Amino acid sequence: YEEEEHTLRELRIFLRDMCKKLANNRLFFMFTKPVDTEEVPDYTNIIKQPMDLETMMTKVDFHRYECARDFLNDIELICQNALEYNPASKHVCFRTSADKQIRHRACSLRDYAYTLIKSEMDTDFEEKCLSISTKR
Ligand SMILES: Cc1noc(C)c1-c1cc(NS(=O)(=O)c2ccccc2)cc(C(=O)O)c1
Repeated sequence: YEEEEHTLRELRIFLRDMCKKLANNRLFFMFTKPVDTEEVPDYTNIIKQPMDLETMMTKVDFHRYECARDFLNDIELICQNALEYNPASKHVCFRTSADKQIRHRACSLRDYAYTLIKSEMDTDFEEKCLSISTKR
């Protein structure tokens, strides 16, 4: 059991480092905080499960992630929300403006997070986390 706690502690240290790396990349600035409903009043009408990197950092501290897959699911949520709220289908004038840029950045965030985790995490470490996660 002590061994499991040690593994989850290592995972939290790793995921905090991932959060920091993503949040420090100025490309992803608009994903670092919850979307401000003052700035974007209709946001919560469209997006039912908001997510951002600061919230993810808090979730790490609250032991809400037991494996990298759960962490990547929230990255995926940030990306899907941005694509959903800023769709390509909006009136033609938005196609070339901030909407297009945020869609590109959302996709870069997802690809960058997957690549970073794949390159920095041992597969057997993730398997250990998954086995703990499924047992609990
Ligand atoms: C994210 C997001 N999803 O839909 C939209 C639309 C955005 C989004 C929201 C904001 N303004 S904000 O006050 O909610 C904010 C500022 C700084 C960090 C996080 C949020 C700015 C931008 C932008 O492109 O600069 C984009």
